[in-house]
Amino acid sequence: MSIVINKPWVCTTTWKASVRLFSNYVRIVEVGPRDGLQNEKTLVSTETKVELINRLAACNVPVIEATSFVSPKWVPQMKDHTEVMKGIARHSKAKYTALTPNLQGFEKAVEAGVDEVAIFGAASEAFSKKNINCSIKESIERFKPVAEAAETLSIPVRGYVSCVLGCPYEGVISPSKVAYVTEEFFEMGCYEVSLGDTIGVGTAGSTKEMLQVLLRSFDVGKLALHCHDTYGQALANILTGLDLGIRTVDSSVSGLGGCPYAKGASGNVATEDVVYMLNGLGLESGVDIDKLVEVGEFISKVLNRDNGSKVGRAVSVKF
Ligand SMILES: CC(C)(COP(=O)([O-])OP(=O)([O-])OC[C@H]1O[C@@H](n2cnc3c(N)ncnc32)[C@H](O)[C@@H]1OP(=O)([O-])[O-])[C@@H](O)C(=O)NCCC(=O)NCCSC(=O)C[C@@](C)(O)CC(=O)[O-]
Repeated sequence: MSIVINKPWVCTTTWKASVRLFSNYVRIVEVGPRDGLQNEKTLVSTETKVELINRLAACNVPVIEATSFVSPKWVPQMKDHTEVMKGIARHSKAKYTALTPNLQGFEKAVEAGVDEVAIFGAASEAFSKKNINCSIKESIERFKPVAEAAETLSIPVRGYVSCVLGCPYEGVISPSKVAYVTEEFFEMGCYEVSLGDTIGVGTAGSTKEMLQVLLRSFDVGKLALHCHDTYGQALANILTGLDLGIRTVDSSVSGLGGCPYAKGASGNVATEDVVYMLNGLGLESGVDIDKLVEVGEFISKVLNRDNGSKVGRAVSVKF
């Protein structure tokens, strides 16, 4: 089978081999409206959130994490979750998801009309305590009823594991801890587990090592990468994952965000930068990069912040 690579100057022999082995399609999970906006110091209006989500859907982004049904005492930025979900003009091809830390959040999310939900744990005990106020084991017990309720309603559940390459409180995290939580999530019925480099400390080397351990036990098609770009390594780490067969990548338009419980962590890798890299590799995401750059400019202006996407900045100066 011959593969058409539209940018031959980036297509190495390794790439040709990996593209042949794995699908040409990479699914983008846009987390900007949730992971991005949960970290904004000033509250973003519901109208802006809804407009951002609608604009992202118009770029053909297949999955949009729209909000989270967490405690407003913990993350007040997401307290308008129901209004956001109900305000969206549903795009027929987009799926709208939300974080649900417990049954209380799950029930509200279902009522608000989410297509799927995500539970979120951590490979680090300290981070688990700071983020969701319980140990890893307790969190798994708390997620089980969410997964059961979701199964009854045929709502897909995604699992997040935070701190897969390092923790702001514990430092280096061993891949076996990541594998433990991942396994629990799959046993609970998660269709996919997203591996979060929450503070962006990972490198291509540590990403490869961690993934190689996980791939001994789990199907690559059920794993996603969620890389923050604090140390500027996110694209390299994603490329490493793609080479190993990862085909779902989380990202955030204009690199919005951070994590309220990981001080100093910068936003996710920018969606524009990921799509640009995928285009250069001849991999398809279906996302309209020109429209996406406009969305990145739009939200950066509204939030009065620098556009965190290098591609976005480079293209915008040409406008
Ligand atoms: C998990 C809890 C709720 C435990 O928080 P808790 O305080 O231990 O919970 P609780 O059960 O004792 O309840 C305390 C109060 O919160 C209320 N409550 C309880 N649950 C809910 C709910 N769902 N919705 C609304 N209210 C809720 C509950 O009703 C009660 O209200 P009160 O009686 O005091 O008036 C809390 O710690 C929490 O909400 N944490 C969320 C933190 C968060 O959102 N972090 C950011 C997202 S994770 C992330 O960004 C990482 C990720 C996913 O992107 C991947 C990566 O980058 O690594």
